[in-house]
Amino acid sequence: MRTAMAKVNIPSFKLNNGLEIPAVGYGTWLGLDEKMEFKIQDASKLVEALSYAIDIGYRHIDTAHLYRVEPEIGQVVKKKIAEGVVKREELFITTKVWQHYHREADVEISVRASLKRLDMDYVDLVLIHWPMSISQDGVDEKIDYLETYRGLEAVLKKGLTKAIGVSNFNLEQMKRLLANCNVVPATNQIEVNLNLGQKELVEYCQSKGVLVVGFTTFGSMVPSRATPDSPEPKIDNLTMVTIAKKYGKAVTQVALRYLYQRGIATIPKSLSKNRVLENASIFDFELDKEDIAQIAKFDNGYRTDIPSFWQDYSNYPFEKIANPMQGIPLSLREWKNGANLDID
Ligand SMILES: NC(=O)C1=CN([C@@H]2O[C@H](COP(=O)(O)OP(=O)(O)OC[C@H]3O[C@@H](n4cnc5c(N)ncnc54)[C@H](OP(=O)(O)O)[C@@H]3O)[C@@H](O)[C@H]2O)C=CC1
Ligand SMILES: O=C1CO[C@H](CO)[C@@H](O)[C@@H]1O
Repeated sequence: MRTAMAKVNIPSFKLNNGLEIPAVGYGTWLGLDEKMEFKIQDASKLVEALSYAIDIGYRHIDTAHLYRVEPEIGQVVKKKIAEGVVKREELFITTKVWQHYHREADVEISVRASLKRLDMDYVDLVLIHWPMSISQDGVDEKIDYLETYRGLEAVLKKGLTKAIGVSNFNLEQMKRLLANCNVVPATNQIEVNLNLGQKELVEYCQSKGVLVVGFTTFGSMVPSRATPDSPEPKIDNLTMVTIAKKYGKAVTQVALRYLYQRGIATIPKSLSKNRVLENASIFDFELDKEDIAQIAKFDNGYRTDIPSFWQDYSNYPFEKIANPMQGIPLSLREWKNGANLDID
């Protein structure tokens, strides 16, 4: 007898243009290997895990030119549509414009190239990946992100995407953008997790109708990211384990649920089917006030994803650190040089 496939029912948040975005989506950054090369060898695992994610009910796929997996995503989506599992209009596809394509006219070139790789007529959301603009050979191009955003507004007008937004913008950058744009960004995609609560930025975005989408939402909690120096909570943290047990959930599910209750959409990445299922199974319990207060105490401003090798570039959004290479995992140290991206 065949066992029925698990299904998850993922609710949505409403964007400021009326579109709905699932509260949990599927992240597709595969990371870098020890040689600082993109882990493209994992693309077949991604195909399998993403196919499963769509089968069980994921509808938001978060990707980027940078991730080099748009062709694989396009293939999976095409197959799932052909199998009758999903219709294109039921999916929400996000991609991002990389730093080499920040001139107004280059934005459309970048988006059209993403569409070609994805084999789609439109995406649902395009983001400026980072506020800095950097040439292929690593030069700080100093292009104002307001120019890049005008490029996105043009792309929206042409129907290549249904919504536009930004990523990794800090509070001042959001304020300046909102004071100078014609279309309010639908989202700001930022790192947010139990250590990095981003209270002020999240509240500002939410007060202006900009949905916060959180990335690296497990922070350094998961074994693959934890280092001896990274702060609590790790996955075996007693407070978190006690809270998780109370709801019959995993610590990682509590972390995602906490963000959901803050009105933040998430895009956890996993290549393991069990974890893909687990990460979306967070809508059948509610954290109470006491637990929320306990969890909030872990917010200490610790950032997991610090590309400090860019910290001297114009519009770098985070605080500079004294030794830019300190604390950067080996696999990220040379990432800056490995990030060069051609259009094809
Ligand atoms: N806009 C931006 O600049 C950025 C955007 N992103 C986007 O956000 C997505 C998510 O962020 P990411 O940095 O990948 O980090 P996540 O916080 O999603 O963590 C991913 C890691 O956690 C592991 N993991 C996933 N689920 C579980 C679980 N339930 N229990 C234990 N371990 C788990 C994964 O391993 P395994 O695969 O083995 O399960 C993987 O190593 C990215 O894939 C990307 O789409 C990410 C960074 C920056
Ligand atoms: O999107 C991304 C994927 O992860 C990288 C490293 O953690 C980020 O810096 C990048 O912006």
